[in-house]
Amino acid sequence: MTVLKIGLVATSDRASQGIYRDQGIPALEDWLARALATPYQTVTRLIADEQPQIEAALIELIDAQGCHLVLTTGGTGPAPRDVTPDATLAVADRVMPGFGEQMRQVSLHFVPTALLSRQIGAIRGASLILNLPGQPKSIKETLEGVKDASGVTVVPGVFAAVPYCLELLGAPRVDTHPQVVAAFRPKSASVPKEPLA
Ligand SMILES: Nc1ncnc2c1ncn2[C@@H]1O[C@H](COP(=O)(O)OP(=O)(O)OP(=O)(O)O)[C@@H](O)[C@H]1O
Ligand SMILES: Nc1nc2c(c(=O)[nH]1)N[C@H]1C(S)=C(S)[C@@H](COP(=O)(O)O)O[C@H]1N2
Repeated sequence: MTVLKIGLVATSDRASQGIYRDQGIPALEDWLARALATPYQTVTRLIADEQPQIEAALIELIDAQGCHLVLTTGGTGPAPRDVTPDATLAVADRVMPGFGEQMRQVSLHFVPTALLSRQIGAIRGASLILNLPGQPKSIKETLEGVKDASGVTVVPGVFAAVPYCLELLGAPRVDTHPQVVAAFRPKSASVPKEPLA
């Protein structure tokens, strides 16, 4: 049985030079451990904000390592060295605009500067790439969404749509813990397809 493989990429000049400790990959690992109910493996990369290096990492994770999903963190803003969305676009076959739109929508509930993120979702081959902002707290915020004081989801995070998206791309089935994030699948998705007469 194929196990879901997830690439985790932190792009940070200072963390990659050891000026501060990388918190991006640990935050991604922690969130996935809380959210996913089905088995998965991760492959991690910590790199500088250099477009050729980011492109090479994305290509390697998808084409050589076989990652079904790649989550990046960092480098999505307007500063000259923020180039993660540009690297993602350069290696992508198709853009999935809804992911960027929804992440900015969710993030506006946390920070007014949410609209400064150029984060995108894109497909390379049969793999999904999602850019998350660099602030480690934004990983939970964008993936999980906005909840009220009693834990009820008010604005869904983008991960609610990831399992069905991955399924449409031919990846293994992903189940989530609904108290963290409830994966949504259209009812028609669970109806077995009738063979054509
Ligand atoms: N991998 C990381 N680990 C810990 N904190 C991070 C990381 N990446 C980003 N941050 C924090 O989030 C902020 C915004 O992230 P952004 O990607 O814009 O980084 P930056 O300001 O260009 O700096 P750098 O690339 O040196 O991390 C950073 O200034 C830093 O405080
Ligand atoms: N959920 C969430 N989204 C967020 C933020 C945040 O703290 N939480 N920070 C914003 C800020 S301040 C910036 S500049 C942009 C780009 O951030 P990046 O360059 O760290 O990727 O993301 C925005 N999106």
